Amino acid sequence: MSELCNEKLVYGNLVNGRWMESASGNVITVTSPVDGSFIGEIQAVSKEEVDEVIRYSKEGLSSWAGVPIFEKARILYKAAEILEERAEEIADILMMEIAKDRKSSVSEVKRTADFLRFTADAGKSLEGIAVSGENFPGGSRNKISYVRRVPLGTVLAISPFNYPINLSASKIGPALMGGNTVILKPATQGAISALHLVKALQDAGLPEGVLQTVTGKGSEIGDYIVTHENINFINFTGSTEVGRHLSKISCMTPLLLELGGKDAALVLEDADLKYAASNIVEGAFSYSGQRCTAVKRIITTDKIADQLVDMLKTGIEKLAVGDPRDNVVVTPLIDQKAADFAEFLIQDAIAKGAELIVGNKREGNLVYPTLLDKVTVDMEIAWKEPFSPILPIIRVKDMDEAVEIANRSEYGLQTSVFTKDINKAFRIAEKLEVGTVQINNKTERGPDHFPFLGVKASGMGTQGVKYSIEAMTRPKAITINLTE
Ligand SMILES: NC(=O)C1=CN([C@@H]2O[C@H](COP(=O)(O)OP(=O)(O)OC[C@H]3O[C@@H](n4cnc5c(N)ncnc54)[C@H](OP(=O)(O)O)[C@@H]3O)[C@@H](O)[C@H]2O)C=CC1
Ligand SMILES: O=C(O)[C@H](O)COP(=O)(O)O
Repeated sequence: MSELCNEKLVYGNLVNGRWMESASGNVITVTSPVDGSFIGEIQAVSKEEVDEVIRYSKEGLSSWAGVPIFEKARILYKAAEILEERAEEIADILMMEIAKDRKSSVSEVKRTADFLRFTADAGKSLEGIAVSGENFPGGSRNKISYVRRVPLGTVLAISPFNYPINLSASKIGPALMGGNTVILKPATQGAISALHLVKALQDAGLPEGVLQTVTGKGSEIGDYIVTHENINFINFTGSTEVGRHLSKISCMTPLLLELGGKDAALVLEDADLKYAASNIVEGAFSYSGQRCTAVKRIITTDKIADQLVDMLKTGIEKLAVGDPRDNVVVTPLIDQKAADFAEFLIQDAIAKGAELIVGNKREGNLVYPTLLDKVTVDMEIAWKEPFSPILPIIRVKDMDEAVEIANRSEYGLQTSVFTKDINKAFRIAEKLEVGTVQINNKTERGPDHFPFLGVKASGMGTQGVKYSIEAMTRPKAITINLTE
């Protein structure tokens, strides 16, 4: 197989510079969550093939680490250009493979091109430092340490279904600029989109063995790759359940984990309610709520709740729902299981007394945007990550209680605070147990050079261009001792 896929849309894996089918003959058929249509077939690699890929990665390491940084950057700039040229073609695949609406699909590809350029720039500005021994008591100017960052080795990048291009590139780009070789294990649903990203990087001139892929069900080959002795770093984005499992089995291999969330929007009584409502609707329902950073609960007080609910309802009723190829916001969920879970959360809340404002309608795996008011802490939707278009409102007596409920979640990704009083916003922000607090904006990851991290069950370590390069490199000190 010389190219990414053959005429029957059977996709290979990039192995040491060549697109290869698995010798086992095992493939996985990827169908569309939109209409069940055939998207393609991907390889289910065997353990022996995983060993082979890891061996090539190890072999490629010293030559890639030795490539000058400006040359590494040149390849990423070129890949960004290729991605932009192919944006429409790749967006078409994204739309059908993961049911992402057209506008968001195109924007994911273009955002990734920007990400690669910014990463190349950041990599170029990495500099070593020299530290003089004389700064520490008893030290001397004759002792000088030259400290620079060196690669960790082979990075295993594991990406989720919801941003197959961007969340693969956000691992691959910084790992490569840091001098590592990379093996990508994309989510099975989303793998075909991710392989197109890899093809763009290959076409940009990456040497053989520097970036390779392994496709196959995470539940079948995941543990084997993760525990392989020649994997030096694991960069994972996905569910807390899988993340916890990986952190248990990975032994001494360092990990970066970006996991689930239950981001809250705290709306204070002095907030610009119209702005907050429209901003929250966007944050909660874009890509049908299938974003780790989606607004997943509103916490507010009785005094403004009715007014806020009316505005939210108006915004939600305007959302276009349906086929991602049309100009819509809410599209079918990734699979029936996800829709079943959404339905369970809605029914559980209604049965326990939540007030249904809008939604609670389902056609197959298409779940209509749903707003639930008067949600209480005994309901599953108060705590579970729905990963679907459901927005619960929890009413509290004051902001102390709001902060307490926000912090009671097992997750700690982001929280929004809507208020016109910056002093109050700051004081509340200081109390929130999350990686990032957004003041007067929905929770969101971008722009992609900001630090992005979750605390508690939301993750471990920090992403974001410069932070990701740092996470996937380590300092190496060479100490010179002058004798005269
Ligand atoms: N904090 C953050 O930055 C983000 C977090 N997320 C979170 O991701 C979740 C949704 O993504 P989803 O794809 O469903 O997540 P999953 O955890 O189901 O899967 C993520 C990746 O892990 C793989 N995987 C599964 N089991 C193993 C294993 N034993 N060893 C190695 N890899 C494995 C999957 O492969 P396969 O597909 O083959 O099963 C996939 O590539 C949500 O919880 C969301 O909040 C999403 C985006 C951003
Ligand atoms: O997986 C996700 O949810 C993404 O990290 C979200 O990115 P965004 O908040 O910038 O859209």
